[in-house]
Amino acid sequence: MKIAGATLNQIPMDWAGNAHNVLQALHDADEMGVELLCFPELSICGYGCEDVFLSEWMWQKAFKTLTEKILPFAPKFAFTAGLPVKFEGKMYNCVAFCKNREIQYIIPKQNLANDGVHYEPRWFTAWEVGKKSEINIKGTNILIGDYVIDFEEYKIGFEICEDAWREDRPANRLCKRGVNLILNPSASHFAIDKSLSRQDLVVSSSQNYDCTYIYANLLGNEAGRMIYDGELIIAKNGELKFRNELLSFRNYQLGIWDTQKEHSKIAESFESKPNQEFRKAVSLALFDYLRKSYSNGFILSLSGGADSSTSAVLVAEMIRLGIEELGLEQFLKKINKADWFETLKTEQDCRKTIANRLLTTAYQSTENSGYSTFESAKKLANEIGAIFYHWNIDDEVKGYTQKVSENIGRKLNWDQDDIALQNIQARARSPIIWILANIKNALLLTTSNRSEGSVGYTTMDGDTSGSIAPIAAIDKPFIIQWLRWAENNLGYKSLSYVNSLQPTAELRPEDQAQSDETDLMPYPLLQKIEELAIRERFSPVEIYNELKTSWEENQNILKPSIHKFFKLWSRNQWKRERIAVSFHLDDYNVDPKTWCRFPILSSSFKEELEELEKTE
Ligand SMILES: Nc1ncnc2c1ncn2[C@@H]1O[C@H](COP(=O)(O)OP(=O)(O)OC[C@H]2O[C@@H]([n+]3cccc(C(=O)O)c3)[C@H](O)[C@@H]2O)[C@@H](O)[C@H]1O
Ligand SMILES: Nc1ncnc2c1ncn2[C@@H]1O[C@H](COP(=O)(O)OP(=O)(O)OP(=O)(O)O)[C@@H](O)[C@H]1O
Ligand SMILES: NC(=O)CC[C@H](N)C(=O)O
Repeated sequence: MKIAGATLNQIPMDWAGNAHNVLQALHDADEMGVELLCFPELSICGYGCEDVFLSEWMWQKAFKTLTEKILPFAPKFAFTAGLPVKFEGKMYNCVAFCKNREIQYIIPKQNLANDGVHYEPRWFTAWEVGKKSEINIKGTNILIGDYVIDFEEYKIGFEICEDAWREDRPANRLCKRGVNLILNPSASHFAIDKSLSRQDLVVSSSQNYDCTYIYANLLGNEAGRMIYDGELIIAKNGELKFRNELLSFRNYQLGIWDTQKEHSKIAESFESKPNQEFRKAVSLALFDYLRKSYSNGFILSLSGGADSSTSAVLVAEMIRLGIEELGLEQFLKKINKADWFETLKTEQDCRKTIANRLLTTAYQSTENSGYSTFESAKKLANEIGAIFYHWNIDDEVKGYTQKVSENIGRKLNWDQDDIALQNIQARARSPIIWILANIKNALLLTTSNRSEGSVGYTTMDGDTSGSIAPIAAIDKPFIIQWLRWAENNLGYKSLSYVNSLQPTAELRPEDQAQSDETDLMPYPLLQKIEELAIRERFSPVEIYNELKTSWEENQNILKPSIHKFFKLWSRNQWKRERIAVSFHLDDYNVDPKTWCRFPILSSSFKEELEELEKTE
């Protein structure tokens, strides 16, 4: 028998599009003789519907989509699809088990995801273990609850995503009820290196519960922030039987395993490659964001420094990976540019032409900009094929500062007005670059990274200004090493320029030799403190105790750096509240709309920092 999982790239409440993807996957599976197929969690409506889950009409629409738009046109074999269902006044996150074009069972989730980026209890109620009932929806009675399902030689049980990540999980009980096949429809967000833990979970579950385990995750940037890897994993009795290529640019993928071919080749295990994962995940996230927002491309203020160069390379990689996987015609169709195909199809390598149409960059110099950053920006834009403009913004900066000087009765100067004079340069770059975004109806990329976000080392409405922030969830040390890797492994020779530069805002006069690390602290230390403070939730003293041995030679900067981090972290929560839409990439991030909430006004760790000062 052929059993399968399918991954889907859905859009919240795109009823027709989502149903279309489901039906296409079902028909492909039918052609290949599949008899049972598991789709991901909440696959009919999308996982990221947010507070729309609270609306009465929404779950009914999802039900209607399944019963009227999918089932009448579906093959007759068994499949499972995810949707919300309201029962006895409460909303449940459910899976519908369908066969012969009918819903035979509805199985609700027992453990809701409520950590990190997940907020499920806001919308759903957890189903009581063992509760079995019946629901009448539009005149049809359907079994709802903690059922196991007889299917051919299998007894099927369900774990819906988070269900499997808990110690007290359904599988503990399902195996005692004779279940030998567990289906896991998931919406498990991407984080670098996380796929290995999913594989371990599936393989060890199949061993511990003496069963076949099918895991199907959502795919792509579904709703803006979260990216799904699109895993399809099948394991039996501790052996990995199938796993697919992750982070696909397709609308759906199938993962099929023939149970008769017991001893067929065991699937390749997942190998952790953080640089590749980062490259693929952000490229896919940009691709989905571009096409789902019907935008015409990206605009980027390209300084030649690490952050904006990374953003430019990621757009180029989006084009490369998209064409490699989909082919030119499909790639263009998916980004709503099918009309480009006729002229591009004869080009030997049309990637540069596409980059020229999709990515517009501008170097916006001031009197404090260096020639090396200009060279770095220009060379990279040329290598990628992006449009590259260069203009000087000193007139705009002078216009603003002169007006203020005339009114306050003194000239602004670096001794008294350092922050104001820095920020006006960053801010003067924003209105002009937005003109390009508006002319083209394109997305303005903002280049903040997580290290800058933590300490607010960025000018509000200056370099923070933009539509999306593709690298806001990753730290600066990662970016610096990634660019070196990209130079050597992705063939961007021009990155040798940026890879020889020291990170600098270039906002102060050259003789002040500004660098990020002298303004802040060494980036590796900032990263370590951030990890302990934010991910591990340590206090200032706990961080000091943790680091004082490993940072022994830097004792003189350790305490002041911890102090500085907590002060800047607290003062700049309001900036993080206003960060452009960003993708979740690492196992934690500082975006208050996904992973990390913190008060906008607080004591700024006053007593905790006093304690730090007293600590030996
Ligand atoms: N709690 C609160 N809620 C709401 N607003 C609050 C606030 N506290 C201060 N503010 C406001 O924030 C303002 C200060 O914020 P802001 O104007 O952004 O400026 P600020 O954070 O003081 O300075 C920007 C820093 O970022 C650095 N920077 C800027 C640009 C680029 C780069 C680079 O790496 O390339 C680095 C620059 O060197 C400087 O150290 C205050 O004037 C006040 O209006
Ligand atoms: N001369 C410039 N021309 C165009 N954009 C600039 C210029 N200087 C700064 N910017 C914009 O401001 C952003 C913030 O600057 P920041 O210094 O943090 O990043 P970076 O220059 O890309 O990298 P690095 O910090 O490693 O120098 C840049 O990424 C870029 O978008
Ligand atoms: N949708 C879910 O239940 C996801 C939760 C789970 N902890 C994961 O990250 O995969």
